[in-house]
Order: sequence, then structure tokens, then C-alpha cells
Amino acid sequence: MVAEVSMRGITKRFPGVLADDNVDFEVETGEIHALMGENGAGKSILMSMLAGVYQPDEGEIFIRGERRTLSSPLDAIDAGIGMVFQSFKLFPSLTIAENVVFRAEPTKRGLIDRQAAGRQVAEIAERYGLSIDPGARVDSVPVGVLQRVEIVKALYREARVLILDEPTAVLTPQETERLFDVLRALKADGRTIIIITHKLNEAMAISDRVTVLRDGRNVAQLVTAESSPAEITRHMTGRDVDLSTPPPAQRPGEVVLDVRGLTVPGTGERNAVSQAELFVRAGEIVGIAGVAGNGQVELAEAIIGMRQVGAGTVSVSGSDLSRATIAERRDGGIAYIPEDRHAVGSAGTADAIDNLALGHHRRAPILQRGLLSRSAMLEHAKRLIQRFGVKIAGPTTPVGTLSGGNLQKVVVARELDYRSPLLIAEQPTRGVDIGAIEAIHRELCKYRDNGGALLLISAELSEIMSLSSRILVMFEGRIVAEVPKSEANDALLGLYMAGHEPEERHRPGAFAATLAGSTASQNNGKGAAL
Ligand SMILES: Nc1ncnc2c1ncn2[C@@H]1O[C@H](COP(=O)(O)OP(=O)(O)OP(=O)(O)O)[C@@H](O)[C@H]1O
Repeated sequence: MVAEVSMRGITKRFPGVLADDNVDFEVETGEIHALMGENGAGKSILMSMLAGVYQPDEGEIFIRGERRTLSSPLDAIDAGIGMVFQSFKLFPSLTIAENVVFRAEPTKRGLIDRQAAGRQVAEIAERYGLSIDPGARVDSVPVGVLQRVEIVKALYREARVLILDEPTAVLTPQETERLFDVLRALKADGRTIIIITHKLNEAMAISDRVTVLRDGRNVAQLVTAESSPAEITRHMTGRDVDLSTPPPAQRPGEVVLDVRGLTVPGTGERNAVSQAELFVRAGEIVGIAGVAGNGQVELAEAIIGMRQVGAGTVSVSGSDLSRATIAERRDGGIAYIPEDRHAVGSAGTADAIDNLALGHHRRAPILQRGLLSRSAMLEHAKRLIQRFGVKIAGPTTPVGTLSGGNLQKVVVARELDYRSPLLIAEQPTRGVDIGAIEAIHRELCKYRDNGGALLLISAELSEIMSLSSRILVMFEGRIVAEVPKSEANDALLGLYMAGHEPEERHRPGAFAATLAGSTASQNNGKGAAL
């Protein structure tokens, strides 16, 4: 049988980096094929060559037995290949429908038929259960929706081969299930799916076969049903990885973050965040769960000062920072790992030395007698690159060229190294490989054990449940429930995330009331420590 896709002897070099090294990669028609490997293993670049974004230095590509030169994405689309990338390739000022049909617009009497475009996009979205509003402008919708737009865009072009680069990173468990239903339907239709993923459970659930890349080489091709997560992990990392639940927190200390009555205006009628009340204590991790777009990002941005607040206060370690600038808040003790590591978390054209020094440049040893010390910056960068195992050609490499997971490590390393009393971490392990997730979780727990207060916002319920001692659930801009770790499970959190009324003891504030009560009785009725 002729393979749908056959890449033979593919090599791709960048200055100082051998991204793919003589890779053979084959995918059968109508299969779902998972492409796995650590950050920087060469997965995205290999698939970018199939999508016509990059050209191999050596090797050949055959599509259904025919040798093809894919010099551009248009060539790839012509060959029936569509790719949904990790970083979105959308025009912010255009609508979702305009983005989807861009360069393939339906026309009527020679003019673009906007109505038909909106209708067709809505039809695809509905058919595959991807909820989007075709008329909404791209810059007005949250990151989770953007991912769905990218998926619809590829589906609109009716790709025979659909490549998805970590498509579920921004989806909830329920949305992921729905996407998998879509993928299964596409497969039943005879289409071929290649899914790049770091999630073993996803690969096990959805794929027929798995190819593993390590250091740019194809090290294993496995039939999923005959393999196991442990075997795949060993091929990816060359070692056994400990993914057991990290040890629980010790007794938390004083309140570090205290948010009261925080309201953040939204773009429409509804507030993005309404009357949020929350606190995080020293030595404690508090998780925020919620379907993307329910105010989590706005809440974090309001706390760090990136967003205008309608009402309410934000205090850190007893200081009211509600009117402070971002720089003052950072100096006041807030570190921040933003959801969008490209646009917010890093400067892509700057090198690792500069990116890792950001924020640290106002303090010794990097700031010396009012001047930046380049040698201190270099030492700082080298130390963090080593500690976090960032795969990078050298400290002077622009971080925009790093693989997604490695860029994430740069941002996490920089923010943890502030040793701030409060850390707000949004999706800290999104797109990060298994070994690195283990490392980042270990670092976050170490931060907590050293007395740090961590507000963790994550779409990964398993991550939230394994790290947090309390979980707040956001729905339509409100904190609607508060669940202690001991009572949390997927099903319960899923219900609250979908807006179900919480049980009495999970109502927000119920925990603080218990705490205040017990502290009050311990204090002989002299009042709560909160
Ligand atoms: N434009 C570029 N210039 C220089 N090096 C690059 C460029 N793009 C990628 N690289 C390097 O090529 C290697 C492979 O990158 P690739 O993005 O394929 O990794 P990946 O396996 O997809 O990783 P991740 O899981 O983190 O996304 C990495 O070391 C990366 O830093």
C-alpha cells in the first residue's frame, strides 16, 4: 500500500542547530498518527516542512507515492496538507470568518461573498462542535477560541492530511473529547491526521501509531495498542520519568495575595471579572480552574496591573497595590508567567541573555552602579539555562527561534528566579514535554515550600489537582466554587466549570469562613488572623 505521506532522509539545519537529522517518517492513509518527543526534538520543524513552511536541506517528500517539492504553504495545501500551528497565524483586526476564508474566499459575481463566508464557517464550526462566532473580531476573543479558529481554517481548506501541533493545549477536557470525536469522524472519512502532542494519555486514546523523535532523530515507531505510556516516555527521554503526585504543602503562613471585590470590565455588557474575592497564603498553591474565556486571564492581568480595574482592591503582603503600575507591582512582590509566552512573556528577537535579565535588570548583580553588567547578565543566563535544561544553541540565540517548550522554560526560569513572595502562573506547562513538566512542577513546589504564594491558572485539571491545596472555579467572570484538594475530581470540577450550582460547602467564601471561625476559636475569640 502506498503511504499517504512518506518523508525520507529529511535533514534540516539552522545555525548551530541540527533540528532534524536524516529522519524517515511515514503515515498511512486514514490513520491518526501521534508525533511525540521532548521539547526541541524536531517535531514542529519536521511538520513545517510537510506544510511547506520550511524546505529540507536534504531528503525527499512523497505524497501518495508522488514526489513533491513543497516550496510554500500553498504548495502544501495543493497537495492536500493543512496544518494548525502552535502559535496562531491570524489577523487580529479581521473577523473570524474573514480569517478562515482568507485567500479562499467564496465569491458571488466576482466579489467576496461575506454572507456565504460566515455561513460556511458557522457550518464547519457547528458540524465539528467547535463553538465560535464567525462575526467576532479575532482580537476580541480569548486564546482558546483562536485555537478553534485555526482548526476550522484547516478544515475549511478540506485538507486530506491534517497536521495538528498540540491542538488540545488550550482546550478543556470536554472540548478535547469533542475534538477527538471530530478527528475520529475525519478518520472515518478516510482523512489522515498527524497530531503532535506531549500528552501520553491523548496519544494512547486517539492514535493508531506513534513516532518518537529524540534529538532530531526518529528513535521509535510504535503501534499504540501494543505500546504503553512508560515505553513511549523511555523512547522520548531515554530514562524513566517520575510523574507521581508531588508531596503536599506544609501549613500555610500569612496571607500574601488578598483580592477583594475585584471587577474588571469586559468588551461587551458583561464584566470580564465580577466581584472576585480570593486570597493566597505563603507556602500555598491555589488553583483556578475554568473553561478558557471565563475571566481567568483577565483576573491575572488585573492583579499584575496589565488591565484596567472597575472596582476592588489588590494587596500583596499587606500593601495595597490597586493603583500601582506594573513595575511597582513587580517591585511589590509579584512575579508573573503569562499565558502567551510569545507576545507577553518574551521578546522574540532578543537573545536569551536579555530575556532572562528582564526585570532582574533593576537589581544587583545585573545592575551595578547604575549600569547593566553584561558579564553578570551572561552568568545569570547560563545559570538559568543550565538549571532548567533549556535546549538552546547558546545564550546569544534569539529566543524567538526556540521550540515552544523551551521558550516556556525561559519564561518560567526568569519569573521563578525573582524569588517574589507571589507568583501568578498561567498555563506554566502548556506545550512542555514530560521531563520538563516534572522539572517545572518540582520547581513550583520548591517555590511553595520556600514560603512562596502561588496562584496557578491552568487548563490542565490534572495539574491543578495535583499541585493546589484549594481550587477556585471561575464561570462567566465569577468565582463560583471553592473545592479543597481532598474533594476535587474531574467530574465535580467539570460540573462547576459548566456553571452548575455548587454544594453548600463549596460556595466561595465558605472555606475562609471556616478558617476565620477556627482561627477565631484558637485565638480565644480575639478575631481571625485573616
Ligand atoms: N527558525 C529557527 N532558527 C533556529 N533554530 C530553530 C528555528 N526553528 C527551530 N529551531 C530549533 O530547531 C530545534 C527543533 O525545533 P522544533 O520546534 O521542531 O522542536 P519541537 O520538537 O517541535 O519542540 P516543542 O515540543 O518544544 O515544540 C530546536 O532546537 C529549535 O530551537
